[in-house]
Amino acid sequence: MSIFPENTQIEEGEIRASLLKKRRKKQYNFKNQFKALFQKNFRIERKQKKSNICQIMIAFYFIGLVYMLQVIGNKYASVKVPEDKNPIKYSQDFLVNKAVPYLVNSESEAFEEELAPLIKDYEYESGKLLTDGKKPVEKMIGMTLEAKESKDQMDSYFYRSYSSNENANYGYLFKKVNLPGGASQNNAEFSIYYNSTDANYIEGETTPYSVNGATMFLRNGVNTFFRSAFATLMGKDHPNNNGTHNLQIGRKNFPQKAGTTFFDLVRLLQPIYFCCLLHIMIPNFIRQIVREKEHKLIAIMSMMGLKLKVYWVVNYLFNYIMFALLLLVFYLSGYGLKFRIFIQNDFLSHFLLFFLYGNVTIAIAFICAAFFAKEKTARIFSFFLLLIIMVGATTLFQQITKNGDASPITYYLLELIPSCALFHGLQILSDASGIGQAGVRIADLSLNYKNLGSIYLFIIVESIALFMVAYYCWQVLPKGFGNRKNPFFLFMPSTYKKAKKAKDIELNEIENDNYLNFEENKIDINEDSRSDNIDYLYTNSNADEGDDEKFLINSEKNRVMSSKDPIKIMDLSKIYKGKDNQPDVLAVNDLYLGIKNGECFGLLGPNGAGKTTLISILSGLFPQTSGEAIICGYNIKDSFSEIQKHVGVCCQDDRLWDDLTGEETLEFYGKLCGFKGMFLKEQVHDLLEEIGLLDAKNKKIKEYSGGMKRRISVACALIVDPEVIFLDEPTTGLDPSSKRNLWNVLTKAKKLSGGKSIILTTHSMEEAEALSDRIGIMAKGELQALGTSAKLKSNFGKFFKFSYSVSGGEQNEKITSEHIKEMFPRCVLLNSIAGYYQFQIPKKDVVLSELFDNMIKNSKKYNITDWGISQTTLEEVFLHITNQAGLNDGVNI
Ligand SMILES: Nc1ncnc2c1ncn2[C@@H]1O[C@H](COP(=O)(O)OP(=O)(O)OP(=O)(O)O)[C@@H](O)[C@H]1O
Repeated sequence: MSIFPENTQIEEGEIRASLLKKRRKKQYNFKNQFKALFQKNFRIERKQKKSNICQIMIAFYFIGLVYMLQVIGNKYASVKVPEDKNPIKYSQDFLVNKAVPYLVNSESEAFEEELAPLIKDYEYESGKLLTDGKKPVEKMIGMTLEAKESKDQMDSYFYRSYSSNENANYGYLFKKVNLPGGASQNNAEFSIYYNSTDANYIEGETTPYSVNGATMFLRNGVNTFFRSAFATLMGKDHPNNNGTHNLQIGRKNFPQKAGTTFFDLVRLLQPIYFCCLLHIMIPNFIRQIVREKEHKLIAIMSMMGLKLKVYWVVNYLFNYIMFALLLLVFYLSGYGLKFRIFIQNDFLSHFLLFFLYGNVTIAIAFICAAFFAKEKTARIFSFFLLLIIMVGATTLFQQITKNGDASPITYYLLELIPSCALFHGLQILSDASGIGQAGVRIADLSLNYKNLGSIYLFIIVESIALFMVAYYCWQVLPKGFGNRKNPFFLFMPSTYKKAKKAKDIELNEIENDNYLNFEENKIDINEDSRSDNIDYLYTNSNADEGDDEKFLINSEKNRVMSSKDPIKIMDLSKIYKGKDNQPDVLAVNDLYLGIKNGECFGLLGPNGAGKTTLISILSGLFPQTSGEAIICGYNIKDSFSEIQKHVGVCCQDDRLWDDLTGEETLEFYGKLCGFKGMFLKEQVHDLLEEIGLLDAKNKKIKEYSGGMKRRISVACALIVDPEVIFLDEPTTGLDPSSKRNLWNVLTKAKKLSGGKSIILTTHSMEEAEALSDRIGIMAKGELQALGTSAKLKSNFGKFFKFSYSVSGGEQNEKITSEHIKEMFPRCVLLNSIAGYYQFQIPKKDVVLSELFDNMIKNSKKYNITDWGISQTTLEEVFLHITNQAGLNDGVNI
């Protein structure tokens, strides 16, 4: 009798005709995979829009916070300044100003007469006259000189200057100027004055006004100018020129309008705040990758053929888009609130800094993600990392450079820490955007250590270096799948050799051998897969029914060595290294096995027998310790990227994205191998229908029940129509009806597209019998038995079970059981309860026709109401074998 319910009988015509008709060539190329992955990520991000919006809006909160601090600073840390039109004592102080200098000789009329023409010369031949060692002074001071006639003129100039925000913040006082041939002394005495008010608010304006390092710079320039001017004026050979010119530096209040002295909190805080903001996405970037790593989603995608370089490119782009959105909000709010750092500096100057730094944040996230296996740990760590970057790096930079006298080497060393480079860049932008500052001009970029140009260069080089470190970390650290490389792999010649395809090796090796023809080895998929012709193992090996299982397993070894099966496992072993003083575990031990085209191989075994380990090795999750396996002609040792194009995997646990729907999940895997358009749609639709999830196709996976998730996981393995399928306990958690439905799907899939080779692990004997052409029973990492279900039962089941129910009380029960013992002297009573008896009888003692006759004749006499005889079940064979093997978990060695 068929194990399938009537309505699920397999009809050849039911096989998905569309797939057979329209089978497409799979194209695992960069473009297809990029599109598939990008769309998948986009779908997930779109569904997480609330948390994403929150993340991005952080930029707005940051700017808002800085703005609030500014308002608070203005309100509580500002001082009202009364109007003072004329604080300068004209009688004492005479000023030369940067923009409109005032020049008066206090002691000699001749000064004006003689110095003024000279200054005109300066304007004419500036470079010549005012060269201060290496640099032309006029470039530093950029002044034009103009004498003021009176006190009123000078005061009104300064007053106007402040009102209109002109740069009238430097002055020169000439106390004594001795001119050639005039006065008794031969030296010039002058003082430099600059504004004593650090930061003034001009009424009605929000921008602060301050004196900063540029003042000193300018002052030196002016000083040099006058020194040169006097020296030239007096002439090198002049008798009165003894070359001494006294310089005094002092401060003077300039005239000012009523306003408010401002404490510039923003300029102080914005570098550190913005530095934090630009790192704020790092925890998110790390979490996303570690989440996919923890739930083994990267592993399953890679098992299903995803090229890892596509994964990283798409991740990079996605993270960059998130970063760009953050920047967008940052800019919108920054410009909206008129932050001078945005307005006063050239757009490109800050945009380049932020844009380039995005790469650093992504590279840092890639590196960190390589170190974590759990999302939770990664989350905690990433906040610590932020703290270190925010407080540690910026404080370190500030402390070391606060006096402004740090050497270029100190700056360069600090900027080797990327966040210090960013912080320095922000400081430069911030300083250049004070009132009266010209801002950073992109045309002025240079590689000077205090120029943004050198910072861009640092960031570019650092991001390239960090990406290289990330690549290295992902190669040598455990990533939950694939082979880990030796930490010195970069120096090993084998790294640079192109791996020879196992296919070529295989064919060359086999050519000389006497191997069975591939077609011979192929199971006829049009016949009932459970028919006797499938017992090739026994036929090929000439094994008789009475041969022991060791012989059968050895015959499989000989057969595999010379076969061209799509799955060939040869001498495969896996040892897990024991941790914390635990012994090593031998999970798979010298296994030989071959799976033919069109064959479903059922792998049974107790918990810990090594089934999952075997499937994991074959699907590339981790490497074997020794031995090899050839899948579709490629060796698992070095050709996994090729193997993955031929394999579909359903792992023991469901590896699905909670936020995708069932349909989207299948579409993703279909697109990964290049299926598209109507073909993909039909494929997904048919498969969803077959697994009974068509109605739930638009539900998110997180809304699926355990059984529904399991069905989608199996469908993922089938969607790409692979030649080889690994199914690790595919029906765990399914209700009986769904289970049978899935069996139906798998039976059909096995026959599709010229046949597939399937390895199925299960704990359900019923399932193994329903689906498997051959069954292997594994224990302690070794195959203990191998054959079809029927052969296993006949080989290992040496007894019948005979049971009956009897009425008429204890006396009659006793008489009946004595009668049975007379008939079968070697029978053993297994059970007796309330008139129900079960005996085990050696098969050799039973002649079925005689037993039937006897029962028909005597059932009335002994009051037997019901009786029956049954063969050994597969479960009994399983228990027998595993008990023999001494059960259970892998072998400690
Ligand atoms: N990552 C691991 N590290 C160390 N030992 C492991 C690891 N995975 C499995 N083992 C051990 O290897 C042996 C085989 O485990 P495996 O998961 O392959 O068994 P299984 O047959 O699939 O069991 P089950 O039926 O319970 O899924 C067990 O003893 C197990 O403890």
